[in-house]
Amino acid sequence: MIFTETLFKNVFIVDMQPITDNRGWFSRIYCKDEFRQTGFSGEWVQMNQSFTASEGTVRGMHYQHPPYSETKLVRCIAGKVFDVIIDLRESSETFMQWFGIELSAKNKRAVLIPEGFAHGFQTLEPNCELIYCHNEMFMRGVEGGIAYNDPAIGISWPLPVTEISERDLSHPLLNSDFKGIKIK
Ligand SMILES: Cc1cn([C@H]2C[C@H](O)[C@@H](COP(=O)(O)OP(=O)(O)O[C@H]3O[C@@H](C)C(=O)[C@@H](O)[C@H]3O)O2)c(=O)[nH]c1=O
Repeated sequence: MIFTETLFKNVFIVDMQPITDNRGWFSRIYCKDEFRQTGFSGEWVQMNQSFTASEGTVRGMHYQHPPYSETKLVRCIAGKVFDVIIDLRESSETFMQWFGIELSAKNKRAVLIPEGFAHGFQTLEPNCELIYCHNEMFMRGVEGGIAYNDPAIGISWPLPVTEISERDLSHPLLNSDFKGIKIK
């Protein structure tokens, strides 16, 4: 795998190095030893998969409150999405900045998102599937959310939003009281 650190400290784009033969290809998508170079040495305790039918759908922007902040490894295995993260780490040099990248079944890229980030995506095609690895369990009541259109962040979504959950429409807007997330 090839790890490329983004402008955000500890956020990595992970590219596969598939080994091809007459049958197709084979590739690692996670290796404890290789991932050490990113600084991540945790353990995946949950894997999730989502399917999104319509192009233009937004899911996000989600995080878990401390002490349940989580690292996520996100990969698109069908279709194409614009994947977005927001740096919520208190005292980070890139605090409140966002970053977006196209993930698709075709480019086979993944993003390693450390604790202290909100995550979301918009589908750029119908019938998109994502898989997630998490190093913390999902817990109701510890979920935090940031509005996909919060002017304090100003994410430029590539398409008009066609579908979004009630929950994602109800995230409160950030105000000056928000000082970020303390990570472990
Ligand atoms: C995230 C999650 C949801 N659920 C349940 C709650 C709800 O009934 C149903 C759908 O949940 P949501 O509406 O929160 O699904 P969704 O909006 O797709 O949530 C996901 O969004 C992306 C952007 C992420 O980063 C993920 O970590 C996750 O937060 O599944 C679980 O049982 N376990 C989980 O880990």
